[in-house]
Amino acid sequence: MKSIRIGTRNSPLALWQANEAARKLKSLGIDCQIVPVLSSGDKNLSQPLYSMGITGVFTRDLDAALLNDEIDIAVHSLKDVPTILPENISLFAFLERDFPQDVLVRNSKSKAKPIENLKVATSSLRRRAFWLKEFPNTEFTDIRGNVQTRLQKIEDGLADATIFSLAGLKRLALNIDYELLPFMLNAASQGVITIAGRTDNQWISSILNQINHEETALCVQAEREFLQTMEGGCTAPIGAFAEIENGKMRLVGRLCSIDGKDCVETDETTDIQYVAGFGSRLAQKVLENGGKEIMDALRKMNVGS
Ligand SMILES: NCc1[nH]cc(CCC(=O)O)c1CC(=O)O
Repeated sequence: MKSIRIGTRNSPLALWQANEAARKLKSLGIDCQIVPVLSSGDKNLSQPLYSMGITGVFTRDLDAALLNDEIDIAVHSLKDVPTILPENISLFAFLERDFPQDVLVRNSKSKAKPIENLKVATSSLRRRAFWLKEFPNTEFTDIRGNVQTRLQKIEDGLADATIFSLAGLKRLALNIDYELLPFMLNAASQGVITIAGRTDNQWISSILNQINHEETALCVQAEREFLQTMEGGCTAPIGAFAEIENGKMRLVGRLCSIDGKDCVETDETTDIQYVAGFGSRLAQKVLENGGKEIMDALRKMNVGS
């Protein structure tokens, strides 16, 4: 049987995730190889990306490589995958979620500072708004780059602390101190690795089906439904977390204004046989209970979109 070409971005986190997918495939006796994919500037496509319906900044190069038949599958952090996929791209597998949480990492000088006095480096609207809900007087600064770069930047004094996805930290096996933040709510799909393929590729679809984690798939379906119904194409401070226990799914969703002053939250449980539509139903409730005004204000500020 032919070997599966696994496309991935080139960062240490992306490569770890691609290797995790490779380990799963190898355990089925399937041969595979990792193919780091260059950025879109380097590619020769017959059609421009936008005409192929490709949007996500983190995923578009891999979408293009899939459609160009340079790779057979693409491994992504699901959190970075837009809720609307390009034509002929499908998410065929979701790996079991390990850590959905956000965590705080301080630089060595700020270990003893009261949490409400920390200057925090994060460019995430969600992390800023949810943090402000708890600690309204916090000062923030933007930060970009991979995990190692960000750690260096706070150590160099850019800010006292920064916020990471725990899943990302664990995958990189960095031995650093972190604090869980129980007042934060994760982004939809945080901590979940997904594997995409071409929708018309049955060979790949049937293989990936064997490594799909059913419960995780159901949870992220609800979280992404919630996100999609809330946003309608605009980037907003939205969190969503679903979990399954004893045949029931609990979904917690939250929308906040940019300053964290206005938040609408929902928290409901349903039997898993009724999961289809659950996420959008809860999002609809949030919109009807003050969420619509928050979203309108966000759109006026031109956030995201
Ligand atoms: N947008 C960045 C991003 N996308 C996925 C991860 C980590 C893995 C995950 O949370 O699924 C991160 C880093 C972070 O948020 O700290």
